Amino acid sequence: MTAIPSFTGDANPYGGGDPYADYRTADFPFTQYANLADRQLGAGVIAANDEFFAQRENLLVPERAEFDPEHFGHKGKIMDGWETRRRRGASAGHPWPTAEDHDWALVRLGAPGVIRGIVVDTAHFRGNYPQAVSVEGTSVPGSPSPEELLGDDVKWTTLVPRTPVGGHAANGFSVSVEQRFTHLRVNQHPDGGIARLRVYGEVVPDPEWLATLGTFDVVALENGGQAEDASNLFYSPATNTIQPGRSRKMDDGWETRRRRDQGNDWIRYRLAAQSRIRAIEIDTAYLKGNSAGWASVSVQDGENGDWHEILPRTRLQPDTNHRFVLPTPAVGTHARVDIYPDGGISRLRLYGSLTDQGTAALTARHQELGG
Ligand SMILES: NC(=O)NC(NC(N)=O)C(=O)[O-]
Repeated sequence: MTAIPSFTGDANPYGGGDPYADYRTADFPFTQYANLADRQLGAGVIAANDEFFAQRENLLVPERAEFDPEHFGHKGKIMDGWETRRRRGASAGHPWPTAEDHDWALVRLGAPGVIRGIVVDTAHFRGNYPQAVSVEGTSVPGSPSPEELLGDDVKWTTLVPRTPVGGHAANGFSVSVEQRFTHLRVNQHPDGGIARLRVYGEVVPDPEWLATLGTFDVVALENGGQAEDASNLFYSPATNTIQPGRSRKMDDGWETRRRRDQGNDWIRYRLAAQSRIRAIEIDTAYLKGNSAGWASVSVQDGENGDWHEILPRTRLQPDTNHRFVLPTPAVGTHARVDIYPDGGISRLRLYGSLTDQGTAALTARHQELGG
């Protein structure tokens, strides 16, 4: 497994200028996966034991944390993160918190899945970040309340053991627990502030839910689709094309750099499981002077299967949703969209159903992962 740099200790007090000038971060080997704690997927920080200085919901804000050195409120410095009060011991003789004292926040993942990496970002928490953090996961079906999640009957699995972290730093942790999780518990030991939380992993949908739906978008991130690879990600990620809902601005979609050759750009996807595709949507919303000029879609059945074109190279209009009904359903486990010559699309939808083989494979994986 790729060694990940760990950060510890204080950051220097803010001395003016760009607050990110001394920010500590690294390239993490798991960021090609989707963020399962993405609000766009429906994630939420549903409870915390304390949020005296700054609200828990800031953890999942998609934009990076900001810092205004002049911004103070009635309780102290306004911080862009989740920050708890300073803990005190029980007496003058022991004014310090105990080793067991810690603060916690409960996070509902937007889509249940297997977690490959977590980033606990302490941006701007220079002298008030947690001394250590730990992260646990559980799988509870339905929509449990915080009280239910805090019940003694809930089994929590350690994803990140209690580990010292650094201030004003992206503290990254690889996770290798082959289980499907629905909720996390993020612990600060003994107290402090965390700016952002990112939870990278693979969505593992509920096969019973998909079977009930019958026809659905088999490449959608929330249904277990995954953007595996792409020709270029210069302006925005390929995963954007399989996010829920329509894009609301240009960088909600996928946009490549301008090509200066005779080639074309593309994205390769893994579907929820082997599927039978009957209809396609390609949306170029908010891509106007840089919309893809043409697009084609192909499918592959099995990672070593041949590619078959199911939508021939077709002219696209800028800022338009295009719908195509396939003359005959197409079966595959992977799909690829080719755009010509470059530019972008905002969304790709592949409507169909799982084949019996696909349903069996997904059911087996769901069971293997403790679903
Ligand atoms: N300067 C501070 O940030 N102090 C306190 N935090 C806030 N947000 O005011 C603290 O206790 O860490």
